[in-house]
Parts: sequence; structure tokens; C-alpha cells
Amino acid sequence: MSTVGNSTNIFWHECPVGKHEREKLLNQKGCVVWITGLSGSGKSTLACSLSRELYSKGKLSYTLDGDNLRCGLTKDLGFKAEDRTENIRRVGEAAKLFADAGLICIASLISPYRKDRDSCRAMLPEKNFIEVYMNMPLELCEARDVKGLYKMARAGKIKGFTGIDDPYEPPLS
Ligand SMILES: Nc1ncnc2c1ncn2[C@@H]1O[C@H](COP(=O)(O)OS(=O)(=O)O)[C@@H](OP(=O)(O)O)[C@H]1O
Ligand SMILES: Nc1ncnc2c1ncn2[C@@H]1O[C@H](COP(=O)(O)OP(=O)(O)O)[C@@H](O)[C@H]1O
Repeated sequence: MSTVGNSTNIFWHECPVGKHEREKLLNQKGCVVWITGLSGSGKSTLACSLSRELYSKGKLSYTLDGDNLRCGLTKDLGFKAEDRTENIRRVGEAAKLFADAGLICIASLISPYRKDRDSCRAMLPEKNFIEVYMNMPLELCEARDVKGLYKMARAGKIKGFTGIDDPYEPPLS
């Protein structure tokens, strides 16, 4: 019996079919590929390419994209620091479930704060969390500006935009 956060008197229930059995069934290893980088750095493009490539090799993956998740699972969250932290925590937990299901879970979110990404890494065995950094200069992302968000941020119409007036902390390795 244990207490986790605000959940009290919690009992973990074990099931005879576990991650190992599911991995055997799927003939693959469940893991998380976590793609981080500025808006417009190419996260979603890479996530989709990787998913397609894995599919063509008969490997089951599932993509968790920041923009898409913000239409549902995380629609109650904005872009202030504590909301981004909760966003990453929640998606990290979801990604962990997909990996436990035996899937290759590809998460593509800005995830600007190093400590939040490190918390997600800590949820899984070291080799099951692969962090990928889209190392694109801000100038290039801004020049692409597919959604026109950088222009709005520069004009002060969006406050706290990553890379403009909100920080991005690149991975150390
Ligand atoms: N203030 C601000 N800063 C950054 N991005 C913003 C902002 N407001 C809206 N958007 C849009 O939200 C997308 C990023 O969502 P994420 O969930 O990945 O962000 S975060 O990880 O919580 O920082 C991001 O999508 P991508 O361009 O695909 O990264 C934007 O379309
Ligand atoms: N490797 C690449 N080379 C050139 N353009 C790219 C590359 N990857 C993505 N793009 C383009 O950059 C823009 C932003 O890509 P996107 O995947 O939406 O970024 P993000 O998900 O990080 O916001 C899109 O127009 C996309 O076609």
C-alpha cells in the first residue's frame, strides 16, 4: 500500500501478461524516442518520417505530437513555465505507457526545460529513452515560420514564445 502524490491507499496490480510478453508478440522493444527543439526545427517532420520508416520495416510506433496533444490530453494547459512542465510530465507518463505496451513511442514536443526532459528520462530504464535534439538555429526556424507564430511573437502578439521571450535549454549531450 502506498501514497503517490494526492493518491492515497494505492495498491499496484500485477498482470501476468507484461511488457516482455507484449514485446515478444510484437517482435520489438518498447521505448521512447523524445524529439526536442524549437518551433519549426523539424520535430513533427522527423517524427512522421521515423514512424513511416518503422512502419515499412514492420515495427509498430505511435507519435505523440505537442500540437496535437494540446487538442485533447493537455488542452487545459497553456505556455507558462508551470504549464509546460506539467505538459511534459503528462506526455512523459503517456509515453511511458506506450513503451510499456511494447510500442516505439515517438514524442515530439518543444520540451524547452532540461529538468523536465530529465524527469521523463528518469521514468524509464536509461536505454529505453532516446533524446533527439533538433539542433536548428533560431534564425532558420524563424525564417521558415510555417505558422506565422514567430512574426506574431516579434510583434508582441504572442507572449512567452520559445526562443524569443521564453527560454530553450538545449540538451548537454
Ligand atoms: N508561446 C509559445 N511557445 C511555443 N510554442 C507555442 C506557443 N504558443 C503556441 N505554440 C504552438 O504550440 C506548439 C508547441 O507545443 P508543445 O506542447 O510542444 O510545447 S511545450 O513543450 O509545452 O513547450 C508549437 O508547435 P511546434 O511549432 O510544432 O513546435 C506552436 O505551434
Ligand atoms: N530536414 C529538413 N530540411 C528542410 N526543411 C525541413 C526539414 N524538416 C522540416 N522541414 C520544414 O520545416 C518546417 C517546420 O517543420 P516541422 O516538422 O513542422 O517543425 P516543428 O514540428 O519542430 O515545429 C516545415 O515546413 C518542414 O517541411
